[in-house]
Amino acid sequence: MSKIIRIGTRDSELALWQATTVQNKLETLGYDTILVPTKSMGDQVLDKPLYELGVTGIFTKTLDVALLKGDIDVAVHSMKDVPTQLPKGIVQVAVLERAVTHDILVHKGSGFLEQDQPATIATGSLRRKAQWLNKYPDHKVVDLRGNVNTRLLKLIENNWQGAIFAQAGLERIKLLPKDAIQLDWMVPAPAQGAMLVVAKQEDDFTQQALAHLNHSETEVATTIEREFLRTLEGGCTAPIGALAQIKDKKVHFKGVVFSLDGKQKIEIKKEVKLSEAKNLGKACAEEVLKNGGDKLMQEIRNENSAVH
Ligand SMILES: NCc1[nH]cc(CCC(=O)O)c1CC(=O)O
Repeated sequence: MSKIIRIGTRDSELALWQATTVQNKLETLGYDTILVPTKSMGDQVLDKPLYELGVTGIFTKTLDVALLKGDIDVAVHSMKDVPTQLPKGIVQVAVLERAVTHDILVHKGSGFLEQDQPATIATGSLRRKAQWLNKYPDHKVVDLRGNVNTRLLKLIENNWQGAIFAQAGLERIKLLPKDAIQLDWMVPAPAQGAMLVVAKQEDDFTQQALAHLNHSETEVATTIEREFLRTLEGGCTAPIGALAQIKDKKVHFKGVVFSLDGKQKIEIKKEVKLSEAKNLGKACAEEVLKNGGDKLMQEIRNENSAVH
């Protein structure tokens, strides 16, 4: 094993934790590795909401370029940040075993939830905003950008009641407050809590090395969720959630699309045998499109392009 595997990653604390996890697993298998941290465009432009930047893959593009130029051998990503269509020449080589999938509310006292008082909640995610407003129509949702550490700091500095995070991210960097509230009613982003490793298509050595890290149940579940997203989205960012859970050789799937204001919601739930789950994501998305999702996605596209 003469080749050193160069592991590309963003330089946020969460990204570094994830890349180090991949590095440790490879080292345990006997591979030589080195970490190559890089700043992504998504980390540099912090003064605009993500969806206003008008491009998908803002967190992954810098690493894609480094990969294709030959500066790194693999890139480690939070899988939910990776566009469903990988760039030409880049392939998925491992999905690591998933952590907890759900979102949580970090707050400064949760009394406002029970008393149904007006409140301001921060999130940069269209999916979280729409679901929050669907459940709490009288609340205000404000935009919140930056890596996890930055967002926690902004919550402390601002006069908001709470902010929404993925539990997996806060756990990984050991910043999960004890009193954070699990939002088990909120459908997570497709592939939330999973890490994805990509490499160059022609790099057999690296692909073989990384294949050892793949967790097949997580791969199956995230593939279904991302197929659901890919079939619905048509290249735009929209409030879409999806979760596939595997239990007793069955896949339990839940997918949902909301209008941007959270008022409309089209949901699908399905349970199929694992052996029959191959096209589940696509089939569920097609059913959603038929049940009014088509019109809803068109409305979202129009509203998004009005912002740009
Ligand atoms: N969009 C940022 C992002 N990408 C992955 C995670 C956390 C880890 C994960 O969900 O896999 C986060 C932070 C968050 O959503 O709070």
